[in-house]
Amino acid sequence: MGRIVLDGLTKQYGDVVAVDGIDLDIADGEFLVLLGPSGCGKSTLLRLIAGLIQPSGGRVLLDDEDITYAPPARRDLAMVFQSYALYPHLTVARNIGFPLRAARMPRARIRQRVEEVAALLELDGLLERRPRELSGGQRQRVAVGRAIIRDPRAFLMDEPLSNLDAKLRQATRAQFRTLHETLGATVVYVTHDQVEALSLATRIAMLDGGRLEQVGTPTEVFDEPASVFVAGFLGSPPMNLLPARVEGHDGRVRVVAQGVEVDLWPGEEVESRDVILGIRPEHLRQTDSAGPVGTPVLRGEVQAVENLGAEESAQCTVGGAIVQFRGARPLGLAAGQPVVLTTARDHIHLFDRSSGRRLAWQARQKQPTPVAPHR
Ligand SMILES: Nc1ncnc2c1ncn2[C@@H]1O[C@H](COP(=O)(O)OP(=O)(O)OP(=O)(O)O)[C@@H](O)[C@H]1O
Repeated sequence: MGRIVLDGLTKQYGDVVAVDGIDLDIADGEFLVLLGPSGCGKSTLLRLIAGLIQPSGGRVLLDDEDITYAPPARRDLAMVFQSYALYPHLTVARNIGFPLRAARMPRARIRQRVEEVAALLELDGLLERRPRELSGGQRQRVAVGRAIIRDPRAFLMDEPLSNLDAKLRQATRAQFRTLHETLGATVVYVTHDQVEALSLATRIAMLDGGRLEQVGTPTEVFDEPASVFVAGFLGSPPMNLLPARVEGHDGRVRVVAQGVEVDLWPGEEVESRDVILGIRPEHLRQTDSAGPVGTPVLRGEVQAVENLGAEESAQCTVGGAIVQFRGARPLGLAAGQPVVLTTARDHIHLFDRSSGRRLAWQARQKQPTPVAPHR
């Protein structure tokens, strides 16, 4: 078992609230990724769970046992660091077997466990080498092996791939995924890399300023971002976010801004409100006409076109805002050219301008209403 419950967990450093009243229930076997920009509190939160620092308030429960003030060694959690933290003078076998030697397990049994773990991580041929004789990826696997061999209730990983080059990152990511499926263990994983988060997580917890912005599956967080912050963090390039207004006139409720007209539904009965209109760059396409009633339209001018290999990305101005538009190469656009863009109504996101929170509108077809925040 390895269920971890965080209850109002808080960590303050003087005036800085690094972790601000986090409530989170991490189920046994979950791969939970803590995602957010630098300084949002990810590492502090992980270190609180590990017991490397003590909270200013709140509790940490492991399988219903309060471990808030238990020393790290008593928590039955294994931590994997970005820096690997291997013993340079010990062989791979002795590095992996270290926790079992510390626990005074019989030598033959340690050897057997080391061999099992090494086979799982494809390190079998490297057991007599020292860390300096290994590649970065192999060193990281040794660090993971040393964590696995303890058979802990959960793994805590702090940016474990960030010292690897892009190709190795991708390969190691795939190995981590397989490993999680094989072991079925709980993993809490810190990263600021959205690709890692989207590809590895069973759930993503998005942090901003020490608070949880959204917790959900990768699909939920990407397809229905709970706030402007989440929408602007995920995606490459991230979601276009344009200041606009919801208004009803001429028998239609629309989202309008300079150069923008997006039909929501027939009728005029709506309370006008300031919103942020969100559309992902990959959901825009060119059109040469306004199309049938209800087709969203963004009229602008191309500023620059960037070659991305298989695709191109065009930066356009729409009213006073910048809109990124991505599609298969060639887009057939050049700087200075007028452009009309459209999207499917399903791809329209609305956020309240003052709170930044998502507004639900598709399901209700009436007043856009705020989506309840995480807590
Ligand atoms: N020991 C400390 N003393 C004072 N402030 C700290 C300390 N550790 C962290 N902080 C502050 O707490 C906040 C959260 O830091 P934390 O390292 O958890 O962020 P992070 O999301 O892991 O960032 P990064 O991705 O850059 O590692 C930051 O404002 C940081 O400056």
